[in-house]
Amino acid sequence: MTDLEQKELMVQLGRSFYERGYSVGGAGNLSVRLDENRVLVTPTGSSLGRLKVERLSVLDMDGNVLEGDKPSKESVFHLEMYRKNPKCNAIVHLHCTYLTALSCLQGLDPTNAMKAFTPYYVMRVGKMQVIPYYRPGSPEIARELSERALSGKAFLLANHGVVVTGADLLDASDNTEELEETAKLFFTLQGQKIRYLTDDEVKDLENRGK
Ligand SMILES: O=C(O)[C@@H](O)C(=O)COP(=O)(O)O
Ligand SMILES: [Zn+2]
Repeated sequence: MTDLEQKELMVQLGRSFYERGYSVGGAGNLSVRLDENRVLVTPTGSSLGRLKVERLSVLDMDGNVLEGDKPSKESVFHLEMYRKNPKCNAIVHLHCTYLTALSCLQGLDPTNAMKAFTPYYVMRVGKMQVIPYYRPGSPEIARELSERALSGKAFLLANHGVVVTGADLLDASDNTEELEETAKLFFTLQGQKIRYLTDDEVKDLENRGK
């Protein structure tokens, strides 16, 4: 894809997230690798519903701004994940309602915030590790995500939101939507006896891949 096509896709996905209630106000940020030296990221403070192609930020891998407005304050963790994992080509960070509600619960399993009860959760993301709470934009979030960048596709930031990676922007968006839907089911099922997938059922799905 050309830079312009990536920018247009980012604007379109941001608007779609916003219109469907996945993001509100200025919360959340998106990024995609343009090539091995450059990353496209949403500007800080911008509403995902009102992104403009010409204002999107282009950064080099050291965080220098090459084009556009001042980048997201979370661009430090985005860049860190790209540096660490060559297979990560796009990142979605949202404060979507159900995943953020989940991120506020006490006693989450740090290795996997949601035990699997549907196959698609396993097929798309597998597990969702929990990053302890840090102030948004802090270097500690980047450090924690960097340490885990090779060991998962989805990370819950405690009391904050979710970070999801993908092979491209569409893949990262689809992974995020699947996760949010799973979290919605999780809360819908509260008070009911959930039949979780067994370890063998999870392994079978992991072995088959997507
Ligand atoms: O929660 C926050 O403040 C950030 O993580 C966020 O979601 C929006 O920050 P910017 O991308 O700098 O607007
Ligand atoms: Zn945030």
